[in-house]
Amino acid sequence: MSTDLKQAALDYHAQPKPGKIAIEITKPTETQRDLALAYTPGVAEPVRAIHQDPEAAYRYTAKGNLVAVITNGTAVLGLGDVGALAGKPVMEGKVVLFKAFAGIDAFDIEVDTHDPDAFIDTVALIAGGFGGINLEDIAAPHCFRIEKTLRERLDIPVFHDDQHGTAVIISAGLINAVKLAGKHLEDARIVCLGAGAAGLAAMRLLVTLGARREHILMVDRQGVIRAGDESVNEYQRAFAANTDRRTLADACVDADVFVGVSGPNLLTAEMLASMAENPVVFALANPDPEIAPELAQQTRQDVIMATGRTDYPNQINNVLGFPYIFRGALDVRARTINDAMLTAAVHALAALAHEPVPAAVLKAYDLASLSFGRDYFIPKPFDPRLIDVVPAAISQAAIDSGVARITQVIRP
Ligand SMILES: NC(=O)C1=CN([C@@H]2O[C@H](COP(=O)(O)OP(=O)(O)OC[C@H]3O[C@@H](n4cnc5c(N)ncnc54)[C@H](OP(=O)(O)O)[C@@H]3O)[C@@H](O)[C@H]2O)C=CC1
Ligand SMILES: CC(=O)C(=O)O
Ligand SMILES: [Mg+2]
Repeated sequence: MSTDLKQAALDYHAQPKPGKIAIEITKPTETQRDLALAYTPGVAEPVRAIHQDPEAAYRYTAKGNLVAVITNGTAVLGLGDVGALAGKPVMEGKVVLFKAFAGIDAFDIEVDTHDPDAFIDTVALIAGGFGGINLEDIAAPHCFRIEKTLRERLDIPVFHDDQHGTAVIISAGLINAVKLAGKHLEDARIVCLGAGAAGLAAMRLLVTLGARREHILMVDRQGVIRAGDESVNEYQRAFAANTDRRTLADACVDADVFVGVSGPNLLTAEMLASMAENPVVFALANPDPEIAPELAQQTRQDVIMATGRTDYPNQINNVLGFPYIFRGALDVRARTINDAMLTAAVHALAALAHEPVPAAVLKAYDLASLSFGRDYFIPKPFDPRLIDVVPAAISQAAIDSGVARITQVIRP
């Protein structure tokens, strides 16, 4: 990142008010009567209604359109365990995106603990006031137990964005990128660098979409995750491969796809050079990808490339997922976000990239034209059609799979 952009980012966060969010009041608060309604004595009436019937909270409070963005700061972007407070700018950023792209109100909550049980209890105890819980930037492997336990304890959607949001966008992008490469997902040999939250969830979803588990090599700091390897954790075991390839360099030879959800500058030019023709490279570590797009292009003219960043073509980033997935879930008061809903989002996003691009997108990105191809195989975050297409697919999948509380969309 240039020094200019770094300073601009600090100024953006500091001026004119510190931070990126504030609270908005939705009711009149001008007169004695307004106060008597908003506060005591009037407020006692919705209290009594909710005491009698907790579902009334959707009618009388902000719950139905309110999401908690919760972190412990252990895997903030690709910056690692920077702590709960240092994660706050990212959490405020997610709150901004919930509101800007999907009209969802969100609070950021930073829970300062490394103890997964303390974290789970904290979230479970505050969850009732929210319509959904978006877990963010919680490192593997704790993130898996945290999400599973909270899903069992709560009757609102609990969604670890780095797992499932990322998995949805990777899958949508890969369906299209593999086609552009003239290949099929079922045949593609996939290397995934980073066997944590994003990597494991993405590979699991890709397998449900047709990728072959035996074609996937997962790689972490120890190298290729191999059957019989003692250091493999229970979540990685399903992807432990029977192979004599040991290093990332070994894994990349003749691979069709590289998915990086690890850290900066880990894929070398030599590794990329050893991949099969039309290599698909999703270098998704933030803010610095596994290989710089400039180096990738210099190395291979046939590379089909995406990053997680806004300033390059093909942004594979969960910003395309969580606002719309929650919108669709909240609209039908879904109890959870299940695989059917994730799959619906994948197909909606992949299909949208084939449609003509609206003028609003060209304007936002200062482009004269854009159409499906190597430089555009995933919709842009500023695409105004996303809010129509993705939530509708999610709501319908929630209704069809029986997890919606209401079967007619009510947008709070
Ligand atoms: N574009 C997008 O939308 C998204 C991008 N990401 C990016 O993906 C990365 C991982 O995020 P997440 O899965 O949530 O984090 P996790 O901490 O859950 O997982 C990170 C994984 O990457 C591995 N890893 C880290 N550094 C290296 C390295 N030098 N060599 C090999 N493996 C390494 C870790 O291994 P170990 O446990 O041994 O450290 C771990 O398995 C981040 O950079 C993040 O920004 C994440 C979500 C969304
Ligand atoms: C985009 C995102 O959620 C991450 O990099 O962690
Ligand atoms: Mg994240």
